[in-house]
Amino acid sequence: MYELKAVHKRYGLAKVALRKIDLTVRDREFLVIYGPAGAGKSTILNILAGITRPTSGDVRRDGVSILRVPPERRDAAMAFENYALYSHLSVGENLAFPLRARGLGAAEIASRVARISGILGIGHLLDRRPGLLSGGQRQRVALGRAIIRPADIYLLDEPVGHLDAKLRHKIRAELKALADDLSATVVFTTTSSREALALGDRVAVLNEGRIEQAGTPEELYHRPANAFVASFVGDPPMSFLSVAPRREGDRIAFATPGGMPVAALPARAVESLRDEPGSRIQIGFRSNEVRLAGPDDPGTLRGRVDVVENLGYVKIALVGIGEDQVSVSFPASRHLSVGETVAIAFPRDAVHLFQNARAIAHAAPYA
Ligand SMILES: Nc1ncnc2c1ncn2[C@@H]1O[C@H](COP(=O)(O)OP(=O)(O)OP(=O)(O)O)[C@@H](O)[C@H]1O
Repeated sequence: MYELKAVHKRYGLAKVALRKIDLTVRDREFLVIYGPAGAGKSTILNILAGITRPTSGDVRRDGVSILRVPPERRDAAMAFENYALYSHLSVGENLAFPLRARGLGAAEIASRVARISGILGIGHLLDRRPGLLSGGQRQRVALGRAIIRPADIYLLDEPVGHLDAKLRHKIRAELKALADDLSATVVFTTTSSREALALGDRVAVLNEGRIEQAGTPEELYHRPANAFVASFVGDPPMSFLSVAPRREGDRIAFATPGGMPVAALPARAVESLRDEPGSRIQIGFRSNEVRLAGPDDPGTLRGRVDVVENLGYVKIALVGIGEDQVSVSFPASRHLSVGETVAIAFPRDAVHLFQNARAIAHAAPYA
């Protein structure tokens, strides 16, 4: 188990890359660090590898500080987005290099090179020099060189970022299977929600040097801790509607500024909602949790279609409702035009409630 304890990292005098973060990497887990560009993902990997020293805080391996252990004694295998390959060696020799350095026999090396190059689809490139490869091919060789050898921890920094969608999909699946097969401990960074949800046993959402939430993909998707996670995990992002609460017996009803009720939750489910004038209360829901309704359906909200996105198997409409814009998925066979007025029906209880961007309640079935 690796632990970052209150790790703070400042570059130079002013740039704070990590803000006192706590993060655990459990043995044999596939941990994804997911965040926008510049969030601090690479800095975490470099600190785990020992290449970068935290400004303050501690890094522990099984409870013992490894701050003073140099990178070469940490047994971390790294693959970077900007693949550094040996240009004077062929692809096959690049892959074999970490194995030779560990004194493996020729037969063992040949079999591992064949297996890894097969998985990554670079078997036909083994005799080529890196200078003659495309960016995506070089990235696969760099990934192969990192995962070909046994290591205590694999640190993979956006290792499939340069690949086209189809190859990315394939290698993602192979990588996950390989990691499971080897019972490897992997920390993988990405800026893709889809990749984070697909690969991670757990996902840590990083934003401006802070961990917003760490949990299983299901936890992050169904029980986001705050509005940032809710709108960053999942595609399309969660939509929000500003509402005002009102007590109705043993329930709290939430209605839009126009007075249309969109949700009602049991009072005990929203106990942490503070009675604070001026605070921002929002109902969150995913595009598949609402539906387009007929104009005469009761309890619907009317909005104007701003954008229609066709994903092939389904379409997503972005609908403006007052100051808010919400996404609604609907069958691909249906036609909607920009500017059209539509009615949206809400499941009154399957929603998420936020106050000042903090999650207050996740109603059934997510509670
Ligand atoms: N050596 C450095 N000197 C100064 N600032 C740095 C240095 N390395 C990183 N930074 C800054 O620290 C912040 C975090 O950088 P980091 O590379 O860890 O982010 P990231 O999440 O990996 O981003 P990306 O997805 O773009 O690779 C960024 O604002 C970056 O500009």
